[in-house]
Amino acid sequence: MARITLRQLLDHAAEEGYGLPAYNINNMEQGLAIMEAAEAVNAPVIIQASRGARSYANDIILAKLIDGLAELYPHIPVCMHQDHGNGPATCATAIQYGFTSVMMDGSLEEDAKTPASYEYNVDVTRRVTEMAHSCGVSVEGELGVLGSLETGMGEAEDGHGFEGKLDHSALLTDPDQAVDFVRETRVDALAIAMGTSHGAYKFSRKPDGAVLAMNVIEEIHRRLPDTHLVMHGSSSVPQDLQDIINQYGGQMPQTWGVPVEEIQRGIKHGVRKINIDTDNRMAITGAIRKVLAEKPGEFDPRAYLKPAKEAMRKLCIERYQQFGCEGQASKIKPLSTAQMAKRYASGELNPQIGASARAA
Ligand SMILES: O=C(CO)COP(=O)(O)O
Ligand SMILES: O=C[C@H](O)COP(=O)(O)O
Ligand SMILES: [Zn+2]
Ligand SMILES: [Zn+2]
Repeated sequence: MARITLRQLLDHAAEEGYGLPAYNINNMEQGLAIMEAAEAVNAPVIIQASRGARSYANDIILAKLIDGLAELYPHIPVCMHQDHGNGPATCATAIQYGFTSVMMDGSLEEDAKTPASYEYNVDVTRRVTEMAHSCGVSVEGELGVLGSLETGMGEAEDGHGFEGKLDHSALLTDPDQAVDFVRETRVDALAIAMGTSHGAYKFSRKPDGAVLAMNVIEEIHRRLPDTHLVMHGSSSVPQDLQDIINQYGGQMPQTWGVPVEEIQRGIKHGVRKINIDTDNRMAITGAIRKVLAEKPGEFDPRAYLKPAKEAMRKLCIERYQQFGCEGQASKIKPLSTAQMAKRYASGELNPQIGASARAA
């Protein structure tokens, strides 16, 4: 079975200059779609589960589903990642269930709503990295709060994120603070805030630099060239998927996501993990709506879940290709978490923060 840690995957992506989409999972069809896509283009896999996904699918079912997927595709390295962990307990139980990577999202307090102080974020994230690294498991931290630079609003949409309004300074990661944060917490990957938000309604027009601050990524990468950066809320919300949903009875107001070319620009500046859930949700929903609209007499779930899986597979393949993952899976020899634990203990994986951070 080819489980792999996030750290090993992202180190490889940095060496080879590509980025990895991290797809959210809630059920078997999504898991199969991701693995079939990865197999088609020989891409390594990051599957992530939110707290909502873990309670929806049940931890035991989810853990065995991932085992099954890894067994079906033994030559595809699979990283199982906790998305938006809200505290040490969430991260610890994820590790118990075999996750090889956890996100400690200390940008918000444990309620996953209240913006946290910097001190709280450093303290809770550091505690999680100490615990996870001793198990050989990777940690993603987050600095800055995700939300819209157009409106200042957070994202009640998917139940994770602040509700209400924040000013720009809270919605943009501070590059100086990023250097301090990585040094203090020793995270393997850093999620940053620069105008993306979760869900479909990110921008009211095609985003420009005023609302999608890619320059923040470039600035952080200049100071932390060895730190793997993570873009959350990075669905592109493709027009054709909006159109299919609306053509078959949906009512999604016109909206814009993160253009793929902006993500590709990010990949040139240290972005190694790109979180995508909404695009897959839309691909699935469009396909299901189409079947049910065209065949109103249909009642076998397989009749709409199969096209749904196929639509998600197609989208996953596209992103693997666009982010440069094609052909990378077979180049990687996964290390076990026990081997990774030894590497952490030896200090060889400590953040490299050098002259560029001080000079910037
Ligand atoms: O960031 C995400 C999960 O952590 C997903 O973002 P999207 O809602 O843009 O797909
Ligand atoms: O965090 C964002 C992902 O889209 C997961 O969403 P969720 O919390 O509704 O499962
Ligand atoms: Zn969320
Ligand atoms: Zn996210």
